[in-house]
Amino acid sequence: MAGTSNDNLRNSMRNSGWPEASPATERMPERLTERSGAGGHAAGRRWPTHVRVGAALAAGAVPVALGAWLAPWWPVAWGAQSLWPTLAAVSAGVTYATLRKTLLQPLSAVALRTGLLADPDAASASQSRDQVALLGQQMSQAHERLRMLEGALEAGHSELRRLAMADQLTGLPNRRLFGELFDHARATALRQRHPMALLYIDLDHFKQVNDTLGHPAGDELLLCISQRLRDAVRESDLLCRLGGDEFAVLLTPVAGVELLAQAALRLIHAVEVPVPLGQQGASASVSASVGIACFPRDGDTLELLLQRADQAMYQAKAAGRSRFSIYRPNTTDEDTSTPLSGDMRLHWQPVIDTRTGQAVSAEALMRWQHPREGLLPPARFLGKVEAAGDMPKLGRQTLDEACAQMARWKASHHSPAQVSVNVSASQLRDPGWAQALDESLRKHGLLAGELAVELTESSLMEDAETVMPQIDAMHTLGVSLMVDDFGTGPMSLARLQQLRPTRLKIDASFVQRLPGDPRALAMIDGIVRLARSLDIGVVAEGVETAAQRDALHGLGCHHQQGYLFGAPRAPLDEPDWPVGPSINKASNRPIAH
Ligand SMILES: Nc1nc2c(ncn2[C@@H]2O[C@H](COP(=O)(O)OP(=O)(O)OP(=O)(O)O)[C@@H](O)[C@H]2O)c(=O)[nH]1
Repeated sequence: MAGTSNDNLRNSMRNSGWPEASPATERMPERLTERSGAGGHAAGRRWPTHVRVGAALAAGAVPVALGAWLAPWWPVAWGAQSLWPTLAAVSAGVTYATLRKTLLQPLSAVALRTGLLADPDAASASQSRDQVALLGQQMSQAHERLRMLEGALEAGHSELRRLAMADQLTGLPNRRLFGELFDHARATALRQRHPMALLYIDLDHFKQVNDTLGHPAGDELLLCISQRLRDAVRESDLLCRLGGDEFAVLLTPVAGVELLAQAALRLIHAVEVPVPLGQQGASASVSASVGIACFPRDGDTLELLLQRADQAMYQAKAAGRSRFSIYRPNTTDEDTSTPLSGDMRLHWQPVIDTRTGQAVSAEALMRWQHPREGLLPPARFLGKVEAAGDMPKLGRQTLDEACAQMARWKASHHSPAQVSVNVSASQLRDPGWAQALDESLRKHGLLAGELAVELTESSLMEDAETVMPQIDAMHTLGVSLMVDDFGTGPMSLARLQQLRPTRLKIDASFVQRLPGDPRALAMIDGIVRLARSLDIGVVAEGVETAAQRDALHGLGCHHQQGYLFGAPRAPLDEPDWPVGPSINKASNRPIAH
């Protein structure tokens, strides 16, 4: 009988969903039922087992639990016997109060409830047991419901958190989550000592999409572009929508500026593919401008990096959009140094004939070794030189150094067929410019055909009365004329004919869209055909991938320049690019003297 009561109690505890009993609680009912022998017959009446168990718990658990609770104190108490009664009394009081609240009251409630259920006059013992089991089941169900409610609450909570952290339209992390993710990435970058790059992406003229096709179409386009951006970055990179038509990518880690440029171009190309909209076969195209700031060089916090990448993005927009720009700190106003008082040097970048793999010419690019900021490209200092009116002087200095380098290469039999120098509109305003050209060629013993001058479309369109006589003088000397950044300026075909350039340099912004953009392909195809019909050579600049090279080659543009073939670099006595036949020979044009 005692065994059955114990089993019932254990079963109902188990059924109730309470934790499996510990050895101590397992033992407790046995002790309790032993003691319940007298108590169970109180008032000459034998109570049902569960009532006796409840009462026994109330009566008998106290000394047992008290003994267990006080066990650790015995040695201390024996050591100070005079304190023992006080200690025991206090301990007993505390223990009883605790047990009463946590164990006895709930158990008494169960006992009372089971007692009521098991009316001894009406129900048999087995009915009582069934009712106890039912009560246990109900408690278990209530417990299960509570657990489900807790689960639902937790799920709701995390959904709320996700919604607060995600962009509603695209599901991408929003700026807030991006901030948290950035903190983790930053900690890893510092620990592993690797740099990161933040790319700020802003769609170009996105407002027009909303204005012409409607806001829902704009949303559809944003959603599609967000997916493309996600596909264009690695798993380890972080992408977020900053808001509106602005996104940010954190590239981590970044292995060099070339890979950084490739990543930026991949994102730009991903945006440019036309987006199908709606059911009617309509589509829309947008481009993106990207600004880049690097961690830790340009900033240590997300705010600073975003601010600087944003600045760079505006530079990309100002330079014609659909391109990327890397943040460069501005020189401070107090900085009074100029390139003429500093160290000016030339770096060289080859133009390759893709049919032979050999360099046919090399372009001289100015670099200024700034006393504090290191080696700076022309965009960082030419404005200052122009403002100071020093451009003619710097131009002559550059021209002379380019001719000197070509002479050195010729002497060591490692020269390309031609070198080119960039000339600005203000240099053309220098009345002594054509004479300076002639003097440099003579001084270094060069043939006129070994030198080319690169002028942008916009410089050539300035003030025809000043420009044309200089160009004519140059032609008379036999120096080649190249039109730089062709396709981006205002030059008319009439002016093109008048200028009689030797070559057109197709602007990098067209090349960067290859091979995926059919409009860029069509544009380059048109330029190549036009140039060929006018007997003008063509060079593509900004070639960075093999796919771009092959697409250009397929269009008949074989002279190419870009990081794929070599970055601008300081001159070597024996350049490591393979030197081939004369560019004029390759394009079947005689060298003029
Ligand atoms: N469809 C849609 N449009 C949005 C959303 N959020 C912002 N815009 C619009 O996006 C446009 C962003 O325009 P801007 O970046 O200022 O200008 P833009 O036309 O892209 O011009 P540039 O950035 O100078 O090239 C604004 O017209 C906003 O109203 C959006 O969630 N959905």
